[in-house]
Amino acid sequence: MGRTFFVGGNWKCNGTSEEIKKIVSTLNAGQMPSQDVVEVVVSPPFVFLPLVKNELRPDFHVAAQNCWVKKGGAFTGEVSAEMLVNLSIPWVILGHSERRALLGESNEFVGDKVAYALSQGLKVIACVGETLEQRESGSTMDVVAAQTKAIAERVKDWKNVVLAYEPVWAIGTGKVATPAQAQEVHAELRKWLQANVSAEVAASTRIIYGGSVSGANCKELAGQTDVDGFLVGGASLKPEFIDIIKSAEVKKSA
Ligand SMILES: O=C(CO)COP(=O)(O)O
Repeated sequence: MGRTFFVGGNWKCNGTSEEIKKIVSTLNAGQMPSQDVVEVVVSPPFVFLPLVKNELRPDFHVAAQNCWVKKGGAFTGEVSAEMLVNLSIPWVILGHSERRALLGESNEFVGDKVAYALSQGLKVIACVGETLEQRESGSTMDVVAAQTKAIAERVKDWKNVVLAYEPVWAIGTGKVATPAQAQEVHAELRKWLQANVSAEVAASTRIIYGGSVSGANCKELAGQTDVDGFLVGGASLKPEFIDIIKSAEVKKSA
């Protein structure tokens, strides 16, 4: 089953409106592979979503970086899935490790968020990944399986889910996972989906890698069988994001 290469740009809590406009115009001018080769989604902070949605080329899509766990209402400071749908924002990133670690989002809470967002018609980039301590103690697979299980227990239809494997030790550190390390976890995650969800979901779900992806390391990572794309942080704010998008060509010619 074909898994279209997926490249997400997570802009995190960065940018002024001037800087955001500049990034968008760089992307708009980029020569990119067609949509059947690569799906591109960029994720600005909430306040810039309308601006980016209006100015970004139509073959690229936008994602929010979070949304509330259930229907909106008296939840000060939150943004609901319904609001994103109302603004025609198609995607949302959920369970990013920065939110898990800094804001205390548990596996269950992330699972609930994924289920609610999907129920409202959003597509979800769901993030999993182990810390350095967990990797060094040999519990990487247990950690990412438990994170994925909390999602799988709440989600029936995986059609609108992209799973992002983002080892915490590789995020913003310049310490990218080796292609072999990424491939190993991606293959294990696919096996987990096969055993615990279905063979069909395992074959069709995109598992993307995030953590210090750059223009320099993307091609080798993209060449791995079970790496179906990237979730890019720092480099997605720079023109090299275009080179990362182009690494989808590696897959096409594989
Ligand atoms: O957290 C990430 C994407 O969600 C990765 O961030 P960096 O690419 O800056 O390491």
